[in-house]
Amino acid sequence: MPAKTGMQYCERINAQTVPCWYKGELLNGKRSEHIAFSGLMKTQRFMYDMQSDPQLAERLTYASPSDGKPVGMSFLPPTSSDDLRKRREAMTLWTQVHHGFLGRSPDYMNTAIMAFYTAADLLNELSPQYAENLRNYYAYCRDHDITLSHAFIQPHASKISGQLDATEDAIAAKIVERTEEGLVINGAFMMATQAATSDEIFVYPSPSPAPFDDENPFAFSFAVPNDLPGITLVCRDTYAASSDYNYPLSSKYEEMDNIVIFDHVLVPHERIFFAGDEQMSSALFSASNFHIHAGHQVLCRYIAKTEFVLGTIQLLTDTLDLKSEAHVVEKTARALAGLESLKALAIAAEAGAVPDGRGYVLPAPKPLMAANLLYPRLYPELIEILQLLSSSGMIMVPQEEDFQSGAAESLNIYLRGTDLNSPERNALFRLIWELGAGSFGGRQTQFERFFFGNTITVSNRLYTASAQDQSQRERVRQFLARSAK
Ligand SMILES: Cc1cc2nc3c(=O)[nH]c(=O)nc-3n(C[C@H](O)[C@H](O)[C@H](O)COP(=O)(O)OP(=O)(O)OC[C@H]3O[C@@H](n4cnc5c(N)ncnc54)[C@H](O)[C@@H]3O)c2cc1C
Repeated sequence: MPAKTGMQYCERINAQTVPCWYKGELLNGKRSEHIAFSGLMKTQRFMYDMQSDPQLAERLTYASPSDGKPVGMSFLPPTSSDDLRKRREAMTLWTQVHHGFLGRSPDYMNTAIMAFYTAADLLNELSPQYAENLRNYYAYCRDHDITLSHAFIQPHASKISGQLDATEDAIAAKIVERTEEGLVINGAFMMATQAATSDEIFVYPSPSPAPFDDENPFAFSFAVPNDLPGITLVCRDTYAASSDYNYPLSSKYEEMDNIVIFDHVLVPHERIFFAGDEQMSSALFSASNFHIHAGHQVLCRYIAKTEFVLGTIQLLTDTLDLKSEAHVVEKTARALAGLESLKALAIAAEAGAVPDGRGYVLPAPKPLMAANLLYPRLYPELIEILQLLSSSGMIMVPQEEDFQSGAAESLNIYLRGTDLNSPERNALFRLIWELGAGSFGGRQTQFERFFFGNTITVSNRLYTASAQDQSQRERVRQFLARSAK
């Protein structure tokens, strides 16, 4: 099957049988009709349909090496700078639909599984079967346009229990049995965004050390369909609502996060990429260049999101007639500088592309790592600009219904903007409220702060990548040597 349509995407998710808890009840019925998922699924349905739009198909798909049928461009393993450009253009087309608010837009995980595929050879060290499994799984995802979520992070209590508790009830997910059919996994994962709106889940925990075992039961990676027996999802409260006017963002882009519980789940051998080897866990992660390939997709998203928030700041200052205020100029320029920096980093990443040593091409790592370090600070700063400029306006935001009520006449007089009528100005302020004060916006800020790891982890990537570089030290050494003469 080639790149799927929006209808096929919805049909597959609606057919799932995985138990999924929401507000104390097990969901039944079509997920595409449930308020917690319907807006997002409609958005992704549109995105998948773009793949077969004659105007866009050439930019969003390429011919599968298995049968020549069109498959999603974000599955393409780049072997040239031109491939990186094609990937960026396709990913950017999808960002024009979600404006960077989908952290798990399907191209993110398409890119992730592509990245791991590029390093599949490494698994031969443990078993050629593992390498074959990973290659086959990548081809399966590409040729069936599988929508994936991922679970890397374990519940916080597992950080202690994983190290101390060798028994089966350790909180960190672990291998509890090896059978002829596969591995039995027990435990939970803290967070899988969009698990309930994906076909399958890719699991790759950062393993707790297991100093007393020959084989580390916490070290493994696999991918399984969501509705394998023993898997259960638990949702948080939804931030979505149906009214597009009242909730312009969450009505379209609310990505549900799930706790994923594995209760003695039998993972078939052919879906296991490695097991038991702690060193392979970090070696494959690093050889795959996951953070770099994914970072390329993420930077496209950062740019789209910054453009959207900047546009919101500009419309706000227009309608408040604040354009020439000195503090507005300073704040807007800060947002503009942020956007230009991100765009420059994207150009630098592609211009500085390097071979990965395995026959593929990698965007230059350091500009992408720099973007990952800058954005967790830049995004909250952009949101703070909106909060500071909109002040009480972002709080006093009547709903659509009020403009059809007896209060409409007054609202039409008193809520006018400089260049917008009252319902238009109120729509803008409701958008600002969702970004800066609502629960949807709160999650977005937290997402940007943490999704690629905490600040220390993210800093460490750039620091380590630069550790061997002596050029700046050498410049200062030469300067000091000349000064001493
Ligand atoms: C909205 C959202 C969606 C997410 N979606 C997914 C998903 O789909 N799949 C997935 O696998 N994960 C997901 N995550 C998890 C994300 O990857 C983690 O939040 C991130 O890796 C940080 O891990 P943590 O939450 O365990 O926090 P920690 O890393 O434990 O950080 C918590 C605090 O401890 C501090 N800290 C941590 N280590 C150190 C140290 N060595 N020294 C000093 N201080 C330290 C940090 O600075 C921070 O203040 C999501 C997170 C969010 C917020």
